[in-house]
Amino acid sequence: MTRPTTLVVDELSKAFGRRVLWEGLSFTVEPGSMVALTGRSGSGKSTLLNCVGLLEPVTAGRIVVDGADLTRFGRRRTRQFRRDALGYLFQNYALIDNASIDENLAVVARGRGRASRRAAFDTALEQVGLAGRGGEPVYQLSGGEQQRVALARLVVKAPSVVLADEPTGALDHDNADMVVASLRSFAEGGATVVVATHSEQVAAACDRRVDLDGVRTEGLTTSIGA
Ligand SMILES: Nc1ncnc2c1ncn2[C@@H]1O[C@H](COP(=O)(O)OP(=O)(O)OP(=O)(O)O)[C@@H](O)[C@H]1O
Repeated sequence: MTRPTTLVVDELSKAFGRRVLWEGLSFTVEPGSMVALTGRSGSGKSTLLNCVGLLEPVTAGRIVVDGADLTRFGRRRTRQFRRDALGYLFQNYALIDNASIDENLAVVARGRGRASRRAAFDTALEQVGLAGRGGEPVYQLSGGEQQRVALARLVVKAPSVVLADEPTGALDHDNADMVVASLRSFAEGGATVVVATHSEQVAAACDRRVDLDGVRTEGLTTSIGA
């Protein structure tokens, strides 16, 4: 069970130079909730995920996770947050291509005993439809299979904040359903889940939407609860 986690985005603004993506964006994601970030291409969905994942600085505002403002974290707390709390499903999967599936899962399973690791890997691979394939090198897998390895890695990590960037992009309908079900099971375990997506299937499966189109000085305030 993941520690129940609340995410608050408070009056957040982001600009690249003079180009303002959004201003005064505020919303709260309660533990157990799944939120879809929607909006046209270029509206800043990936950028918002990158801000929450501490890969991109914000221009103004706060991002508060369980009472701590991430935007004020120094290097040590940033590293800890990424290592202990954050699960990020990137569009490019961020796998080690020339390593096996199991070796990729091992990256997030440091400190666990061999038997406990194996059990966790087997459960995760079963969940994503890759049972028994842990020894295969990642570079031999299809795009959709690689996406499912990235998901299995999150299942092993069991993060309390899950960020997913277009997580069903390379998948057929059944596998997209599997990804949505996995994201839902993170939420049911107490995590907050934020998914950037163009997919109506994915957005409809979330509890709420935050639409980034037209979030400007007039702001947007919404509360997203379980
Ligand atoms: N490091 C950067 N420097 C300057 N501009 C950037 C940078 N990163 C992103 N942008 C710009 O910010 C805008 C938002 O990009 P972002 O990828 O967040 O949009 P998105 O809503 O996720 O788009 P898509 O739906 O196409 O994936 C784009 O116009 C992009 O070119």
